[in-house]
Amino acid sequence: MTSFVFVTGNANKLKEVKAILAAGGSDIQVTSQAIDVPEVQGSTQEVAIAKCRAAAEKLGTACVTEDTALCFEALDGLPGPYIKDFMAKIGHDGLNTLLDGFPTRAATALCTFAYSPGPSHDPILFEGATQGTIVAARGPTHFGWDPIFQPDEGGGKTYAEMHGSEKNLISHRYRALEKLRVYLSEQATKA
Ligand SMILES: O=c1nc[nH]c2c1ncn2[C@H]1C[C@H](O)[C@@H](COP(=O)(O)OP(=O)(O)OP(=O)(O)O)O1
Ligand SMILES: [Mg+2]
Repeated sequence: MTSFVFVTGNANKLKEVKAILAAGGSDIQVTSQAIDVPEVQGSTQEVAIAKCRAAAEKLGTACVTEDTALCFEALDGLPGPYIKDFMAKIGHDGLNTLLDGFPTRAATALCTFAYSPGPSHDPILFEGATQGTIVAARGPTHFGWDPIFQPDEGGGKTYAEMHGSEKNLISHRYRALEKLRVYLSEQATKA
């Protein structure tokens, strides 16, 4: 059996990670620790590596962190890893207004899991992406930008309008977590 410590302060992320693993019949056990680590600026990869490294140093053990970015095609990938601040300051309406006047409202939801084998090791990254469009908010508002992201594969629904099990089949998080799951199970068979 494989297990990992997921360092996150976000209860919705943890809930989805557990649901995705359970739906796939995985025996990976996830425990969580809400440790606050600095999130640097840079590419999504640089941000993910720095966060996981800092979490592993603080914890003193192997751990997993996750970063979610929302990348607008019209803005060359921004807000990207800074989406949390954008959401907090300008919200769903502001994110929509930001794109007014641009020829495309296409966006990519990008999830990056980082696995650190322990302090002083280099974290390994697992990325998953889902393409979609930024739309006026529709659906429940309990998880971040879910109401304004309409995935191309979602039958016209926003993430927020989908049942959790539906989102978890096509989401950026599902796709990245699947890669981490395969990696961890390969490591477990090697050991
Ligand atoms: O599937 C998602 N659907 C909608 N919104 C989402 C999703 N996943 C993350 N989000 C939001 C949370 C935060 O506003 C930002 C990512 O920032 P990010 O630093 O990765 O997350 P966080 O600080 O909440 O948790 P953590 O302690 O794991 O860093 O996008
Ligand atoms: Mg964060």
